[in-house]
Amino acid sequence: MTTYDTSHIRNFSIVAHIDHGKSTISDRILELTHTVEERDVSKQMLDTMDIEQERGITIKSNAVRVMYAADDGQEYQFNLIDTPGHVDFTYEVSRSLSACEGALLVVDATQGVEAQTVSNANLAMNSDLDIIPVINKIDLPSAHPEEVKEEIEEDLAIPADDAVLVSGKTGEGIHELLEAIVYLVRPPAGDAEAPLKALILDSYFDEYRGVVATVRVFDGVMRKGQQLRMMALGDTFLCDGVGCKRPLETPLAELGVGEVGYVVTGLKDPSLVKTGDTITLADRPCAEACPGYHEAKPMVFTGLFPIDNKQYENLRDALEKLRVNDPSLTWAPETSVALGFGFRVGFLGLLHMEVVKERLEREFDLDLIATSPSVDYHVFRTDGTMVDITSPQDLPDVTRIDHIEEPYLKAKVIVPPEFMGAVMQLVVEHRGETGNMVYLSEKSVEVHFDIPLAELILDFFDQLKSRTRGYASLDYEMGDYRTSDLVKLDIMLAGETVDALSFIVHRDKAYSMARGLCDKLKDIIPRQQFEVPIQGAIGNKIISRSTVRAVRKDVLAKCYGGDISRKRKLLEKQKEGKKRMKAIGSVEVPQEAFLAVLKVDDE
Ligand SMILES: Nc1nc2c(ncn2[C@@H]2O[C@H](COP(=O)(O)OP(=O)(O)OP(=O)(O)O)[C@@H](O)[C@H]2O)c(=O)[nH]1
Repeated sequence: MTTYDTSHIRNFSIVAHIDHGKSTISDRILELTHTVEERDVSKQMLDTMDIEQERGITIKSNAVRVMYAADDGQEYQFNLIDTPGHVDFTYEVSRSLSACEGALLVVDATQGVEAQTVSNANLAMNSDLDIIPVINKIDLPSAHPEEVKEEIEEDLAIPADDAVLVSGKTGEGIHELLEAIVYLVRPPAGDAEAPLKALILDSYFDEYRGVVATVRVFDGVMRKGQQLRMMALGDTFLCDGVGCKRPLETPLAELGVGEVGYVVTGLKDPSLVKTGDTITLADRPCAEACPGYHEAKPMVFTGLFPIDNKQYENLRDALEKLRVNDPSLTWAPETSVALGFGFRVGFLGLLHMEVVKERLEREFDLDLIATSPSVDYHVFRTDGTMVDITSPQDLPDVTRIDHIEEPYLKAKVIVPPEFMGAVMQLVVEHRGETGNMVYLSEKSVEVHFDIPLAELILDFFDQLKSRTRGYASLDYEMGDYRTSDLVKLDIMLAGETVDALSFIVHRDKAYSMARGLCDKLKDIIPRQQFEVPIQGAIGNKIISRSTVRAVRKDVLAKCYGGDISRKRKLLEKQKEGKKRMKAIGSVEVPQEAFLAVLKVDDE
């Protein structure tokens, strides 16, 4: 019987504002501990998804085990959990943190404390973690680590005397950081003799092995051959093996108390494995499940339609597969006259939506059209009943609507005082109501406000960033539902209403939005053989109009010399252009038309 001593285990996350250098520091840690050899550290080992590597952002959390031979002569097991930085993925951060005792809070020495530094530090403090401030990029001439230390103490109320100064680029200070982890992060507690209690942090589907779940063992031990049970969902399965990532999957005899690793469940149905659920022994369950996570609630909904309707079933399969490691994804079938069969999909935010769409297109080889994003409205009908709608097409006829309520957020922005005016103006322009203002220090003030979610998902975030030169940090939670004077704006192309272009807007903004959208669409929709009027309408009333003028599409006429290869090139170019188009009636409409509403400047 093995006795478990957890004193050599350290479980920690690395949290930071976007681009402050988490992934680079993780790579250096892997390198310095010889988890991977230097030549194998392909740029950013932990960002494994294509999109992550291309965009240089971390989307999914990732847990890697590292063995560290410390200066005290002992060998320590570090479980390092990389986390995403963008506000859309906050739920991933809190999920990772619940498996840790410590957090490295990385702050860029040239930028100082920023939006997500604040919110991630708060998440780490709420989870009662040992926090080590890490000031990165000290190799840069513009680094000012002493001021950054002061900011950490003033803005975050975290002591910064022990802050470790590092450069992820040159590797300077990484050794000191590894030592600091040994001394400043406490080892995990837990009862090795108690029945197994393991929290599911994440999972993915493998064709051969079924669902493979990343887990943190809080009590007991997990090994191959055990009969296990999912506590919330109730299903049992035979444990088909355990192991850890280094960073490739490495099988182990067992996962002991305090350890992080993976378990092969053999389950072929992804819906039986839920992130946040607790795994225990089937015949000797633990008394209480781990406190789960609060469910990530989708905030933004959009229609996703295959350009080729034959891909509908493939789209459904792809969504099923993605949900395994992205449990926040929800969907329901949707039909559009213009676009055919598709799904109404719920997302945590716009970046989440973009990432999912891109993954569907790349990993599953689908060509998709996304319609403009919407929120979840409560529509009260004249007969006294209420319906939830997330798609403008489902809005009942106006004569049957008594009133509509929309979701509001309770939001707060932290900015330097000189930007306070700009923030308040932005809030008012987006139908928000400002509330309290609290001075946190001389250099930062917290502005509270309530704002309709629908306004936030359009362009609020980008505008906030540009109007405060990137200094503002935004944080929000769901508030209440409030009655608003909302109308459905329809768009007609060549006299036909295109249902997939409709959206719900506040009456006061309907005219400027309609005008802006008609102008935008005029630029996006290519000239056709005939004239295409574009009209915006509320009910039967036309409120704006523009026209795409006709063109004679004889592109070959330009090739006087009869150069055949040039002709062929032109024809191919035309064909390529067509692939990304959808024929709506007789009009060819490119993909971006359906998201044009995001780009309309309605001021
Ligand atoms: N000069 C310098 N550049 C650094 C250092 N650390 C990271 N960088 C650069 O900063 C940029 C962002 O680094 P990442 O490691 O991708 O940042 P991240 O925090 O993981 O970003 P997300 O995953 O998007 O949240 C990259 O271009 C890095 O090359 C450093 O110590 N010095």
